[in-house]
Amino acid sequence: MTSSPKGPVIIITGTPGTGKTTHAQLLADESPVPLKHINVGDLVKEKNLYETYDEEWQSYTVDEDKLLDELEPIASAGGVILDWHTCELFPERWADLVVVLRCNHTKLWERLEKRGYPLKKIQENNEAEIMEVVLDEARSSYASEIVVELQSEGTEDLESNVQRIVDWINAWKADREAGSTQS
Ligand SMILES: Nc1ncnc2c1ncn2[C@@H]1O[C@H](COP(=O)(O)OP(=O)(O)OP(=O)(O)O)[C@@H](O)[C@H]1O
Repeated sequence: MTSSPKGPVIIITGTPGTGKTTHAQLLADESPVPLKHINVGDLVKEKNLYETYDEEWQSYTVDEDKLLDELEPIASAGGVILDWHTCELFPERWADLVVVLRCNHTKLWERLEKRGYPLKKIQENNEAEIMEVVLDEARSSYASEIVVELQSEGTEDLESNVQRIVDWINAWKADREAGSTQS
């Protein structure tokens, strides 16, 4: 009796404003296997998985142990998209695919300005995008073959990115089905 393969764990990361949630929502709709979209930032707020809230930076200091305890059963069950602006906290064993979204810093600035972020938060995030902070973090936290960098400037990027990830999921599924029939 082959166990039904649990779905993949896909991490979608990138500087705030690069399009993680937009991609995650569309991917959850288009995926050929059920994928639960976890917006980690929202989860931290909903479940109080933070130590403090910094008014000036409008950001939460996450309680990493509490967050990992909350996410462990979700990630172990598989079939999930983890949408967060950082990824080094997640154990390497969780991830089947790590998508790092990129956006040119001028466009990113416009997006963050539209959100009404304080100027210094826009500047900090913009600088992080220019310095490729999240990309470096992903590359140093996961095997290079599972880290993919995708541009997220316009809606055509969004559609082609999601299609690429759907193609990856289909290949992932075929691999597992082939593996399970051999066992
Ligand atoms: N590929 C894209 N083409 C056009 N607009 C995009 C694209 N990706 C994101 N956007 C727009 O940029 C804004 C930010 O997108 P989104 O909220 O998905 O970013 P995020 O990375 O999840 O941000 P955060 O980490 O702060 O939650 C939204 O207005 C969204 O519509």
